[in-house]
Amino acid sequence: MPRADVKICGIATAADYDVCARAGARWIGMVFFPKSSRHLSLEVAAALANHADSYTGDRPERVALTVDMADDALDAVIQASRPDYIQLHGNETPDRAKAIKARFNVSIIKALRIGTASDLDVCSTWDTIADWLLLDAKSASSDMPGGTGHSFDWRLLSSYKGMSNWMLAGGLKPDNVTEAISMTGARALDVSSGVESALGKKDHGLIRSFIRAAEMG
Ligand SMILES: O=C(O)c1ccccc1N[C@@H]1O[C@H](COP(=O)(O)O)[C@@H](O)[C@H]1O
Repeated sequence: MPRADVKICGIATAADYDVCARAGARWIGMVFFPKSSRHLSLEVAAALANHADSYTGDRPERVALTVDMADDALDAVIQASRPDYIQLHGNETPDRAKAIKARFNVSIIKALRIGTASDLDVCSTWDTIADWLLLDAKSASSDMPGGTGHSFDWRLLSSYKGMSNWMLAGGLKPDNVTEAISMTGARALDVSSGVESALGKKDHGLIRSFIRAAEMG
């Protein structure tokens, strides 16, 4: 079984970054959403970006996670965190994503919430706009559109033939990585709660175990 690449979302400290980089994460995510316990201030984000830039050689790409963010706030987030990708985790439309891409010259990860097979129908409309799709569970909370540790029915993806760049998210943890890959064929995985010891606190042992499991497939 080939390996899956990993995005560790919601890092908060330089030590979190170091563990992700050394364990081989392909992406790290910084959350800019004040209702989340993983929300970063611009100051912390800038310090993390400087820390990341001090690495030479291979290092994870940076993702700034936002939810229906307006241009002024996006501008500040991009200046502070200097991301490779903006993750759009709200109700952004394809036109909004196109405008963000054009204005800020960043790649786009678009999160789509999957509850039933018909939720996958919209994927094709993103084919030429999103660099990656992120297929996440539908959140039961109106306050938190993601990062709640809930998964969706992975059987919905068994015959998914959408764009080639997509990652699976929602309720992943070291113990279910192998099953998730074999049921869905995902070549990329995104995780937050499943590698935490408490809300917003990344567990370095769980990060290593998650990435190791993804490498084994
Ligand atoms: O992580 C957050 O706090 C968050 C806030 C708002 C929108 C999305 C968020 N996280 C994303 O959701 C996936 C799945 O999370 P989990 O593994 O089920 O906890 C996460 O990887 C982020 O991309």
